Amino acid sequence: MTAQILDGKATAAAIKSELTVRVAALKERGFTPGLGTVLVGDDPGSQKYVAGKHRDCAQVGIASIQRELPATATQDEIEAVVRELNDDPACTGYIVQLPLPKGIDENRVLELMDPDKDADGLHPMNLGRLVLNEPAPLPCTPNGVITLLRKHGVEINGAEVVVVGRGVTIGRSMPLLLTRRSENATVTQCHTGTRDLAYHLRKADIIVAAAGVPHLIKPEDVKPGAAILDVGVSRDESGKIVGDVHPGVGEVAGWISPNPGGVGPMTRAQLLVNVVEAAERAASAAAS
Ligand SMILES: Nc1nc2c(c(=O)[nH]1)N[C@@H](CN(C=O)c1ccc(C(=O)N[C@@H](CCC(=O)O)C(=O)O)cc1)CN2
Repeated sequence: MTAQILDGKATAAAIKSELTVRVAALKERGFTPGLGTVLVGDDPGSQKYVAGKHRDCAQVGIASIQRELPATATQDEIEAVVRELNDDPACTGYIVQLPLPKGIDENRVLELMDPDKDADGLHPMNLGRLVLNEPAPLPCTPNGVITLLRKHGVEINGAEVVVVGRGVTIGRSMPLLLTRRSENATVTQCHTGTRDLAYHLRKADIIVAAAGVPHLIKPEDVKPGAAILDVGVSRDESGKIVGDVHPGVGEVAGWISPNPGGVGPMTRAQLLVNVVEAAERAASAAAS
């Protein structure tokens, strides 16, 4: 068996073209959505992701606001930029690119953001709203995973899902999204400390691999026909991405997301969705 592809590039392109129409409608009503990014330091991966986010903005008509600080920036200097974006009316939503350099209190920076401008859904208030089942911007990668599965007709309802990872951008919130009534999956959360990972993986209809451990998910641990989402990003000596999923898994799985070209582009597309939805809410509030 060769797995079918969960094509993140094509799915993200379709989402972006739908958003282009919605942004044009907002502009006709006098609202221009503006995405801000805060990038601290010179990590090449983070620089690439942020550049991609601004390319996407240009494609769909969202204005871009870029703030860059050196790796030596202090907590106070970063927080000053966050306060500035909170107060800037042209910035309707923004993100702080993670991870921040060592020594910076990431949680304090996230908490300082205006939750109404949190385009990533990572502010504690918005994560709390997700726990409480209240409307909130959703974390982009987990939401991208769900959209990718839905758009390809992969059944989530009743599925046994194993999430491997416990980081703030994916692992922590992925199970919260999957266990909502609208998704109705049963989720097992595993991580690098899980004693018998293979035992859990073998039962899974869907695996979301976000541990950052190259080729952690092996063909012999995957149930034939399962859907596999590779969210892991490690790099080899030449800088090429190595995912969490062994290439041989494609011979066993029913569906697989390529990496690159799978969940990454979906993360970016869902960010734009959050920005446009926030701007639509603001436009409606101003009109009423
Ligand atoms: N504030 C945030 N920080 C981080 C997040 C996040 O959602 N919010 N997630 C990741 C990185 N990330 C988004 O910022 C991200 C990762 C990957 C891609 C992407 O398009 N990847 C391409 C490959 C690009 C390459 O060659 O390196 C792909 O998969 O095709 C976009 C965004 C951590 N930080």
